[in-house]
Amino acid sequence: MKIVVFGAGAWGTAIAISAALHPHGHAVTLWARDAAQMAAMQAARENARYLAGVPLPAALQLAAGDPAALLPGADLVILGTPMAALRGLLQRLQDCRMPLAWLCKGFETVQPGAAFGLMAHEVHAQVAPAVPAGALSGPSFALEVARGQPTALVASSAHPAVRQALVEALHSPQLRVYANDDVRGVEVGGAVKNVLAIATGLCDGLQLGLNARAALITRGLAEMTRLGVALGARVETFMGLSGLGDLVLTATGDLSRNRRVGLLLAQGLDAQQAVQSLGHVAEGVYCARTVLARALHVGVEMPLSETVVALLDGQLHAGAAVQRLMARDPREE
Ligand SMILES: NC(=O)c1ccc[n+]([C@@H]2O[C@H](COP(=O)([O-])OP(=O)(O)OC[C@H]3O[C@@H](n4cnc5c(N)ncnc54)[C@H](O)[C@@H]3O)[C@@H](O)[C@H]2O)c1
Ligand SMILES: O=P(O)(O)OC[C@H](O)CO
Repeated sequence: MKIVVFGAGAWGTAIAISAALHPHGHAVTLWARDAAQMAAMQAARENARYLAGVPLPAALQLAAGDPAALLPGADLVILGTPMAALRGLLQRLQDCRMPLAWLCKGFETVQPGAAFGLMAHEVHAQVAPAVPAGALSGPSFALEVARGQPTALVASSAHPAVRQALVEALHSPQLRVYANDDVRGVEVGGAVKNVLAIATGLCDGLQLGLNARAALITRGLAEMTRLGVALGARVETFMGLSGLGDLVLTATGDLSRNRRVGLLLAQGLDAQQAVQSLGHVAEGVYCARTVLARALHVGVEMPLSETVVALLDGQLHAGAAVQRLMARDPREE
């Protein structure tokens, strides 16, 4: 297959490496918006800024410039940029008629005139509905995928051809790719787990213990599922890789940027300082407010996400956030 990956951050680069090393011998091109970054990667054959220490396979092509120029002849297009860049990139690629998948996990911030922020598939329906598209998600730290460590992903789309293209492109002895058609469920899971990982990072940073962390993960899964079902997703999706699987990974794995934000908040940094010290995107910080607004819109209670928003907005300090959660009224599980 001929595969083009747009976005040369950690995850776009890891997926491009994985596809380039695939036993079927795909022809893979990785694109970055920054020509200087691409030139540096070309010279070093490494993405030193986002994925240091992992060599780029010799067969992986690097490109910059007009993204639409890379479309002719492609069999699969993968968008590896953060959520904030999705709308702009889809607009530039709206003539694409081959399968396309985004890797971003989040909700878009509210656009001017809109009542609430959108999920990726809703942005796609607005700006590029003729492009057959979907999401690639699941529990996956870029560094582990780039190193070829075993990982399982979910290829989610309403279009069988998109699911099939992702499986053909990426399923390998190192990477299992499961097909799924509940895009809403997959995208709610991918966005909300980032918000919850901030909460578990905080909990661990404050050394509240393993009981507290297990409680946060379990109650977090319940609130993620409530929101998803209210938005039209299937309950069982939240028990799978893109729900429980990604929540457990991100909430407990120290490679998670969102979890690290929580750890930094526990040290007394504010949200802006925490994000600056990371140097990578932490989608939970950007989408927590949107997730909460969307939940309010459909009448779903999300006390953990609400507490994370109050923390990020500086309305609560770390200790008070814990007290607020413990002070909730008793209820049925
Ligand atoms: N890193 C991971 O382990 C991982 C795993 C699964 C999913 N994701 C998701 O993938 C998405 C990207 O994450 P990442 O880890 O690669 O981020 P990153 O911080 O490593 O890199 C972000 C990349 O996007 C580029 N970018 C930013 N705005 C852009 C724009 N407007 N147009 C084009 N490029 C732009 C940056 O230059 C950079 O190359 C996020 O939504 C993240 O949640 C990441
Ligand atoms: O580093 P994070 O917190 O963005 O998480 C990365 C992936 O989404 C884990 O599946």
